[in-house]
Amino acid sequence: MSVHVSQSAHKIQLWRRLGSVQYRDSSLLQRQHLSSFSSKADRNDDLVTLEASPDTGVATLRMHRSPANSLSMEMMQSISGAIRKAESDRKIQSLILTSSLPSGIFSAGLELTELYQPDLARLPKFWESFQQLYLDLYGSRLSTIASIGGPAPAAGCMLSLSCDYRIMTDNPKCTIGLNESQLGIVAPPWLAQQYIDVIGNRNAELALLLGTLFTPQQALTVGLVDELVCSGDSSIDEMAQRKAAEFIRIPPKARVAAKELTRGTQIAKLSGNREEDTEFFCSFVTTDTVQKTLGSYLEMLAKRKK
Ligand SMILES: CC/C=C\C/C=C\C/C=C\C/C=C/C(=O)SCCNC(=O)CCNC(=O)[C@H](O)C(C)(C)COP(=O)(O)OP(=O)(O)OC[C@H]1O[C@@H](n2cnc3c(N)ncnc32)[C@H](O)[C@@H]1OP(=O)(O)O
Repeated sequence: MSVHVSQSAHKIQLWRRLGSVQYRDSSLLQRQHLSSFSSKADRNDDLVTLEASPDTGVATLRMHRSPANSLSMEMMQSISGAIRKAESDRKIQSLILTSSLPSGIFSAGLELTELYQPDLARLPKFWESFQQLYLDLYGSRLSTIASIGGPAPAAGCMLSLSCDYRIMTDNPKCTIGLNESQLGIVAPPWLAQQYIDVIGNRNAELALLLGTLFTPQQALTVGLVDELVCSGDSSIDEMAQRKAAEFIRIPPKARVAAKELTRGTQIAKLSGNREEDTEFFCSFVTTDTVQKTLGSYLEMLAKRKK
C-alpha cells in the first residue's frame, strides 16, 4: 500500500512538472472559436462575501463569480476560505450558502475552461481545491443550509449535497443534478457516494447514467432537496434563516457528533486517497475522447446561447 501511494505521489509530481509542456493533441491545439470560454485564472478577492451575525449565530456565504458562479480554482479556494473563516468564529453555528448573482444561478459547476484544454501545471491544484472544498463543506462543524435560487448542475449540485439541508426555488427552469455523463465525464466516487446517500442507490444509478437534471418538483420527490419555495418568493432567505435557527437549537456537540456518524467514513476515505484521486482525474480528463466531448459540449452551450 505504501509503495502504491509513493508511486502515485511521484506521478502527481510529474503532472506538476508537465506544466511547462504544451498540450500535445494537435486537434485540440486548433482552438475552436469559443470566445466566451477563454478565461482561466481570476482574482481571489471578490468572488464571495461572508456576512456573519454573532447575534443569531448564522453566517451567510454569498457566491458572486459572474456570470454563473462556475468553480474556478480561485473560486473554490475562496469558498473554502470563507467556510474556514466562519468556523473560526466560535459564535457562529450555522452557515447559509447562497448565490447573489442577479440571474439567481446557484452554481454552474466546475469552470469548464479548467477542464477543456487545461493548463497542466494547474490541473492537479485545481482538483485538489475541489477535493478541499468538499472536505471543508461536507465536514464542517457548522450546520449548513443551501439556499438554491437557480440552476445547480454537477459540482453546483455537489455544493448543495455537502450541506445539511437544501431549500430550492420552485421554478422548472432551475434544475439540479449530477449531469456529468452528458459532458462525457463522470463524477468522482466521493461525489457519487453523496448522491447515493441522499437519493438512494437506484435513483442515483439511473440519474448518474443519464446525467439527469431534476426539476425542483422532481428533486423534492427523490429527496435531492428538502423543501421548495414558490418561484419569485423572496422568502427563501427567511426559510433558510428559520432552518438555521432550528439547527442551532440542538446542542452543538451532539449536532457535530451526529454529522460525524453519517459523514466521517467518506471524509476519511477521500482524505487518505487524495493523490490517487487527483492522478486519476488528471489522466482521465486529458484523454482525447474526454477533451473532444468537452469541446462539443462547450460549442453546444455557446450555440444554445445564440
Ligand atoms: C476521480 C475523478 C475522475 C474523473 C472525474 C472527471 C471529471 C470531473 C467530474 C465531475 C465533477 C464535476 C464536474 C462539473 O461540474 S462540469 C460542469 C458542468 N456544468 C454544466 O454542465 C452547466 C453548463 N451551464 C449551463 O447549463 C447553463 O449555463 C446554466 C443552466 C448554468 C445557466 O443557464 P443560463 O441560460 O441562465 O445561462 P447561460 O447563458 O447558459 O450561461 C451564462 C454564462 O455562464 C457561462 N457558463 C455556464 N456554465 C459554465 C461553466 N460550467 N463553466 C464556465 N462558464 C460557464 C456561459 O458560457 C455564459 O457565459 P457568457 O456567454 O460569457 O455570458
